[in-house]
Amino acid sequence: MLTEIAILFASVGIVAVLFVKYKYGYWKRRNVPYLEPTFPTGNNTSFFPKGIAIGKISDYFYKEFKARGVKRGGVFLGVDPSLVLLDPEDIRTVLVKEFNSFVDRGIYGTKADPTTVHLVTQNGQDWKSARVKYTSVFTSAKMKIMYDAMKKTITYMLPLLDDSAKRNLDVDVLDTTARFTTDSVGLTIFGVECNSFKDPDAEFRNLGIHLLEQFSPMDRMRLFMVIYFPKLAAKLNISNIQPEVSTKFTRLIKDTVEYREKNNVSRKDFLDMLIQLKNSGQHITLDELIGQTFVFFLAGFETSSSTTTMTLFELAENQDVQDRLREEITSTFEKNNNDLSYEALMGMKYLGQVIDETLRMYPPVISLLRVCVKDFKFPDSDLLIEKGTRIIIPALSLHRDPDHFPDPMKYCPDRFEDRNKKYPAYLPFGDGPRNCIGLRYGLMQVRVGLANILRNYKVLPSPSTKKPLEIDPDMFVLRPTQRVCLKFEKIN
Ligand code: HEM
Repeated sequence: MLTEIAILFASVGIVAVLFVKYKYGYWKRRNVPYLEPTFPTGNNTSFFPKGIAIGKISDYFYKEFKARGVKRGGVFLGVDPSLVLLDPEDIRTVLVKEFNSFVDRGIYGTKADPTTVHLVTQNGQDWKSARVKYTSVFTSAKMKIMYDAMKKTITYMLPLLDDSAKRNLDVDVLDTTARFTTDSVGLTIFGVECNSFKDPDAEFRNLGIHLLEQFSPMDRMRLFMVIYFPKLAAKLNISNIQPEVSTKFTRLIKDTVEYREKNNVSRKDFLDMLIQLKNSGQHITLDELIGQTFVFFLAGFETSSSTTTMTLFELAENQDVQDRLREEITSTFEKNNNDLSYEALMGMKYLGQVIDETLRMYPPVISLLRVCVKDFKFPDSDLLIEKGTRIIIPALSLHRDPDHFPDPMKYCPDRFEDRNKKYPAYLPFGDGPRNCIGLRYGLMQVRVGLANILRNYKVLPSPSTKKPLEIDPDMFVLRPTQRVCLKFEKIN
């Protein structure tokens, strides 16, 4: 009996090894330059990633293939093949021209947890219908409606900056700006005062911290499964969101929707627009509302706080840029009787250039992803990209490639002086029909934050922040490995 069991195990082992070997031969069989993988992570160096997609590892892929002088290269995530694109023309083909062959993003979601099913993770027709529905929530007219609430939340931040300036204390900028964006998202999306500055235990801020920074060993195991064995994870209904986060968020949304519907409460926020969509005959279930508001919450606070933080960091290092920007901000406030309208805020040209330059050096979404949904061939190649192949577009690497942006580590907003010029290798919001739906909202939030901070404070480096900043290799969004601390000096 023991011998039979041993033979069984050995046979299963041999079949598994042969299967993995066969899978890892995929790019070699197709004569595509590739990086040698190792089981079980393939070419990913991060065994337990902190998030739902790949991040800085795509920069390593880019540099390896660039050094070999090729424009497409094969890698493996787990045992599944992915094609890395380096050429902006190829990238445009995938994102824009031949979008119908690359509709999906291939990021995991499971109906077992509604917080994981939303625009970022939806596929095919589900994504198309959702995208049409939710586009109406992000128009300029809707942004104007939310602008006043956003302006109000920035004032919550100023007492903390005043106090730190008075006592010459370091400000942890990422945490501080995340409190602002959490308050702003809370009020504009859910109509909730989050009190992230007044209350150190504010529920929404804690949810944000938990979501991006706190992973138990069990959470890491789940993420491991989802990233490297997504099909098995889906069969087992494994969620990639920490269970405490999804339970709390689901309860918050359910309670708010029920309260509003019961008491006929209407506010000028996203949730209200979504409830109106739901009641206007559009088919929106409560689970769908939970998923979409969850992604608006996550994307709404993290990307904008990261962009504001990295801008302040660079402005502290580049005082000439900071002075020039402050001149524009101060004169715009003066021309508008110290109360900026939405148009005046969005009309500041140099502020736009500064944000564009930050998004070039520090794009919050490090790599873009697509999945081939129909067999495809690039016009200049016989290589058949098979349905199911994942496409990796290393945005951070393109933004820092001297062939596309000379002297790439120099912070130089003048690169974006000509506002009509197109930059094929510049992808901070992605491109094509599946680009960032929240672009206007995100830019408005970053502009509100920077205009109000720089009008009131001079920002200076702090000796406690080590330079250059390193990017956390395990995160799927751009996060420095250390806290970004700066000094703030009050301007009278
Ligand atoms: C500075 C701020 C932001 C940046 C840099 C940013 C960047 C991005 C990028 C690079 C993508 C992927 C695009 C692609 O694959 O082609 C994306 C997608 C997305 N973003 Fe943003 N984002 C920002 C703010 C926001 C905000 C504020 C929201 C919502 C309130 C949001 C919601 C989304 C959603 C839902 C998607 C998925 C769209 C789809 O697949 O249809 N983003 N974002």
